[in-house]
Amino acid sequence: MKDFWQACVQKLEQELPPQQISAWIRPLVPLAFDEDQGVLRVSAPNRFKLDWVRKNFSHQIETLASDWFSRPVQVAFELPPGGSGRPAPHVPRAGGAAVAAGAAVQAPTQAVAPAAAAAAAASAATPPGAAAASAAAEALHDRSRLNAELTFDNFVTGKANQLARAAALQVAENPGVSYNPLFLYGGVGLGKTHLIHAIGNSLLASGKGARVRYVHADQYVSDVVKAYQRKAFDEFKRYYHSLDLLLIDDIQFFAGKNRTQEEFFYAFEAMVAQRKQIIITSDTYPKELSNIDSRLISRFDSGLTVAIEPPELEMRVAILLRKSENEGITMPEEVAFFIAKHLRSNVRELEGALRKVSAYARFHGKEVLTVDVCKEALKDLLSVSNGQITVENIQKTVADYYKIKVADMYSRRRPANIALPRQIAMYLAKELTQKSLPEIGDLFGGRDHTTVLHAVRKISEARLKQPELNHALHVLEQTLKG
Ligand SMILES: Nc1ncnc2c1ncn2[C@@H]1O[C@H](COP(=O)(O)OP(=O)(O)OP(=O)(O)O)[C@@H](O)[C@H]1O
Repeated sequence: MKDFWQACVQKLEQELPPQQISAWIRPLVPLAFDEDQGVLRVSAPNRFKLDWVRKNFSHQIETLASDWFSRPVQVAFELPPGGSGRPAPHVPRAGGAAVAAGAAVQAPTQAVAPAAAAAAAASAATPPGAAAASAAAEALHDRSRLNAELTFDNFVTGKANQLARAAALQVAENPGVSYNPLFLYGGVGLGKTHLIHAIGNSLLASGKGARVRYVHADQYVSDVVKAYQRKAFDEFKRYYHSLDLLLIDDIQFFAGKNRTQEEFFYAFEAMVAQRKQIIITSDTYPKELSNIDSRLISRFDSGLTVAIEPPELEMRVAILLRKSENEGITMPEEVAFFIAKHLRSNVRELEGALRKVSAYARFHGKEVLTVDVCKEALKDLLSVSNGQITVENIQKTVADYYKIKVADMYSRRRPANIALPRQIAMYLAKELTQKSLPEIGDLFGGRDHTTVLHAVRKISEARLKQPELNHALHVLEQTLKG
């Protein structure tokens, strides 16, 4: 069991970014393997982490366990026996209404869980003093959905992001009074999410007991839908309007969601009027957002709008050196320069390269990272940057052809005008690159390999029957092959 867990974590380390490993995988504790039932029991430190790992990692862990034990294995996540998952007492809200914090955690509309109530719950349930204060802080942190690993300290600064970072620091120090809203925009993988988590973490760390909430726009949309189904809009409103800092990521996903936009408009007005801070990220600047109500767009533009640009060479080198140091990898500067010169698009890509290089070096017993080791380890990535067809190329070409955003290739949205181009891009990725189905799934926003397989089959069959589709595919193939 112990051996399995060690091997499992090692394997996951090769597949996931280090932040995900330390935030989600390391806190897990394997409890037991039930031979009769084929059930692996694993404990997660709290309800939030439990829900998250169950949703995002159970499939990977089950596959590894099934391989290891040579039989189908199911993973059962549970809270630790003592229960630091904090069962929920009913706590009176400031306004008098009683809200069950724990119920809110289980309920899909967990958005209605008031952070203040959680903090009050924690302090009410623990003896006074330092323990109570730290439990309250922990509760606030859990409710905030912030990733504690994303901080200002480990955010590398350069020309490309210095303005954004300065604005973020300013807002973290004076929330609600300097720039409201703060609107950060830029391409994929450039650090927008990192920066807004850093603001939230910094405000929480200041110990003012602020109610902070990070929410991805997609999650907000689904919270609105749930509130709608449950006729729980009052509760929904009360929760969002009660926050001190709302961090909302990838607002472009509000496009065409009228009810969501309306709710967000009210939350926005209420929060700004009370000098509560709102921070928004997007893949483009406000006026360029499509299918978003113009009154919202003008609100977005009413504070400070700052771009994050792709990092320049020196910054890419600095990022590689810093990240390798954090991972305990010794990377000579010439190696960092070599990688940075070849991989130019974004920080996420650099992180991926670093992971590949270190996994390759470990596997082949290379103790010193050299340019040659990197060339070998990054063969695929480097050929891509030398003009070969890449999944990124395909996504961009297909998005341009169908006049949708590249971001829609990774998004969870499923309207037909997006779903079909996305499936076409997956099909072309399988046809024109060496990537495996799981790798393609990852590059399309972490989708399962079965989704990719379904797309590949569907498009190959459809092109035989639909001349128009066949033509479109032909044009795309020619464009990509140059
Ligand atoms: N300046 C930086 N210093 C250190 N790490 C960074 C920096 N910028 C980005 N990263 C890291 O790169 C990865 C991608 O960044 P992030 O998720 O914040 O991008 P994003 O702009 O939100 O992209 P998307 O639009 O795809 O959501 C993260 O792991 C983040 O920690």
